Amino acid sequence: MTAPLLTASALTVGYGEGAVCAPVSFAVGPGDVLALVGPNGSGKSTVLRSVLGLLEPLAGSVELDGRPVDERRAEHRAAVAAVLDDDAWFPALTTREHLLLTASGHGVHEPGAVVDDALDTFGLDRHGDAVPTALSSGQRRRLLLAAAFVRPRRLLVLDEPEQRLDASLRRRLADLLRAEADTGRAVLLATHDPVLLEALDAPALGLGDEDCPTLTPAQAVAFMGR
Ligand SMILES: Nc1ncnc2c1ncn2[C@@H]1O[C@H](COP(=O)(O)OP(=O)(O)OP(=O)(O)O)[C@@H](O)[C@H]1O
Repeated sequence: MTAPLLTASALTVGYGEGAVCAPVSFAVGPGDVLALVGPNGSGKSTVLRSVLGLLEPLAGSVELDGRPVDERRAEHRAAVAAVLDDDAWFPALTTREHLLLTASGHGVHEPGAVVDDALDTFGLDRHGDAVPTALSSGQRRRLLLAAAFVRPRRLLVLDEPEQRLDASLRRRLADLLRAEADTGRAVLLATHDPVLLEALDAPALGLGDEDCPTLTPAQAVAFMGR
């Protein structure tokens, strides 16, 4: 069995005044996709923030390669690509410049070719010279996703990647995430999209107050509809 890349054990998360959901335990290894599902406010983003080392757990642990996560470590930054809820970009850089900066900063060989590929994949090829304020909100979301795909990564963490994407890219998202897993990467995502979940055919963790069950894809879709 392949050693897990990311392991959460009785991970309890919150913002200082008690947990936002029951403790979660899971492991994600190379080739795995795991979805976090649950209603608004059930704790998906909070779990992802703790997994990324951005929020100290209230209890339990989360480890990357067997060591407590620490986003300041170079090994962590080299391994983990994440797209959260926040819109973060440099206002004076074009789409292409953003992606080149990200790829080059992470030491990608021939970043120009990688960036061209990502612009094409995310339907931004006609917007390579636009600054973020000249993009639509969905195009800016595409830019943030593309930035995760132009850098080296062993674990991809996405918070509701379907947000603001049109139907066409939503459909392609499942293929992109499956391809991640097929190339030996791990994917952890939070989602509200049953279509994406079904297309991914991946297990899920249902976040709740009492417990957080591991769900099959079909159970996860039912859980989302509760
Ligand atoms: N910065 C914060 N400080 C205090 N409480 C917060 C903070 N961010 C979120 N919360 C609270 O934590 C709980 C879980 O929020 P979280 O964003 O993790 O939920 P979620 O499952 O991602 O929701 P959604 O589906 O709406 O994105 C909510 O009750 C929310 O009000």
